[in-house]
Amino acid sequence: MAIAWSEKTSSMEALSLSLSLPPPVILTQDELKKIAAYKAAEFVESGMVLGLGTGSTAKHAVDRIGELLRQGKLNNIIGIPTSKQTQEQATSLGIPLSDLDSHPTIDLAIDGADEVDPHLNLVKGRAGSLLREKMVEGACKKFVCIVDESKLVKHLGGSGLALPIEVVPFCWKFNAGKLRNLFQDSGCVAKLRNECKGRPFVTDNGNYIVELYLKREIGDLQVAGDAILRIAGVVEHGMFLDMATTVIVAGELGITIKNKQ
Ligand SMILES: O=C(CO)[C@H](O)[C@H](O)COP(=O)(O)O
Repeated sequence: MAIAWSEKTSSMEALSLSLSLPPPVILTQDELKKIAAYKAAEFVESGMVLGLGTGSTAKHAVDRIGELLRQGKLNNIIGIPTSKQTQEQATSLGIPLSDLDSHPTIDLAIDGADEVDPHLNLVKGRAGSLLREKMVEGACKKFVCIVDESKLVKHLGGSGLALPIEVVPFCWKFNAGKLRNLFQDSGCVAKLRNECKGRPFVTDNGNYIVELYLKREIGDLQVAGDAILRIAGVVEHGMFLDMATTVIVAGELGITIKNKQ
């Protein structure tokens, strides 16, 4: 459902833009991310246990939740962060935090994505937090994904960005080879994600990320995901299949809210 200008205006208010100004013609990608994040914060109610996502879009949502708590518009929130980075941000904002051990059921999680397909399947993990994100978002009653419209793809892998796979560091090249072989029909190239100067990127869990670049569409996503997870030493993959209950897309023409059928 495309939401018209009035809906977009209310998000603009949330961004504290003056209504007396004419609407800006072009919004930056970060402004669109912020609009989606602020809209998602409207789903938050006092007393909720909240999954707090990771990345530049989720960061806006966490900021907004912190602001609403400070203003007394929300209270009694418990946040479950999906990364050390989000944990630090939420702590600095005074959001009370806990974990899945103490709160195995989460009311609502809000997080970004790298790709969203027409069935609301996602690719996540460019910030490297896919394992904790999948654990937290897999434990929530409602998962609201927030994106700007550039993240919409016809099929997963369609943006040309890599599909991230978290692997144990032990013999990662061996596993990168296994992953490449699994997707050889899709023209797969497998590369280790580097932090800088050839130093591997290390996840919050002490693992590496192998990035799969696929030239052709993956057939059955569930079958592909299961095959990836059967490789010993693979910890998790970045496809979030059938997990998002709602996707909020902010674009130049307004906000679109897509709900799982
Ligand atoms: O999955 C993620 C982190 O692991 C992020 O949510 C995803 O990469 C989107 O990031 P951004 O909001 O910065 O575009």
